[in-house]
Amino acid sequence: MPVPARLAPAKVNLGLYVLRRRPDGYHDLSTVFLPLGWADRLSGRRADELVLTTTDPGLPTDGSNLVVRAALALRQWAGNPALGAALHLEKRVPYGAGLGGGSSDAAAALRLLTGLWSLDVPEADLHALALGLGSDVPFFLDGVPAYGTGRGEHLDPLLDPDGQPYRCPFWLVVAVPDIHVSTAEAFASITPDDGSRPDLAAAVVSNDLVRWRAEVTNDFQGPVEATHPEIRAAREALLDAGAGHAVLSGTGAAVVGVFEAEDTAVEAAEALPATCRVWTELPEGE
Ligand SMILES: C[C@@](CO)(OP(=O)(O)O)[C@H](O)COP(=O)(O)OP(=O)(O)OC[C@H]1O[C@@H](n2ccc(N)nc2=O)[C@H](O)[C@@H]1O
Ligand SMILES: Nc1ncnc2c1ncn2[C@@H]1O[C@H](COP(=O)(O)OP(=O)(O)O)[C@@H](O)[C@H]1O
Repeated sequence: MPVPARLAPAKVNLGLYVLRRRPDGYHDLSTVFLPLGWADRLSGRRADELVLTTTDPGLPTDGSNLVVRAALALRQWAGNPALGAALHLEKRVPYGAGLGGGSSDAAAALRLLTGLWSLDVPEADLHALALGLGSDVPFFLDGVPAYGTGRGEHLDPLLDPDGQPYRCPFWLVVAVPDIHVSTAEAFASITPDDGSRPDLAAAVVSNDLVRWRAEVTNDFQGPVEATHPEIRAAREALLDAGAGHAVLSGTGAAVVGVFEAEDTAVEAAEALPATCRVWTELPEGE
């Protein structure tokens, strides 16, 4: 039975605090995940073997690709090594950029193959499989705005003060300088801060840009920009062009500029250095 292709959206982190290093080597975080309309697309059909093709010649298609890793993990869960699929990934989101594209592909593969292989996987098992693939992967199983803690896998839907799912009212311009930041190295380069940190979820849903500037911050931004001045330049270009706020996403190199007006956002996107990939996210409903 054919299953529909799945979009694998990117995310930005609206704020990211690194609270403490854990005995297992990971760090406890506090972050707000916001899905974007910028997305990869994963399609697939049943086949005798497990094969991945992709539009991006720079990406491996072997067991190091998160799509293949997801498929192998699900096949192992099912206990049926005969399960096969021909998968095709249209890669559109820059990777290794703090946008979680690879993690999102992995979550899309878990969902797509659950359908394709007609597996009845409890959500808790799917969540555990996702976390086994990466700290960011559980968020992408549902991909709705969420407040993340733990490694990022404890997820609470982000709700506005009326208890409704949060809708970001701003224009977001995402600038991705052509630089790769290693996630593991970025974690190794910072000192966690477990002190009294602001309530990030409350800060975001306030939609108060004064508060966003003070509280919707990213602990990686200082150290990462010190090593990569091109990232600071992109963020400052967004601010110079009129962003009410601009902040690093994840461990970078993507930065997100927050705009109250469409024309300022469009002009800012056009003014970014030609070396940046750029995405403009409309407020929901626009
Ligand atoms: C920092 C974040 C924020 O959303 O995003 P990116 O910048 O990668 O997009 C994520 O926590 C990244 O998640 P993900 O990319 O899935 O990381 P993983 O594969 O689980 O871990 C890669 C490495 O990062 C470090 N790591 C990751 C997550 C975490 N909570 N603590 C850590 O210390 C560990 O050194 C780990 O070996
Ligand atoms: N399907 C995939 N798409 C993108 N990257 C992948 C994929 N599979 C494995 N990777 C590897 O995972 C790394 C992290 O990718 P990604 O999740 O997009 O970035 P980030 O963790 O910075 O948000 C990439 O640098 C790449 O080496």
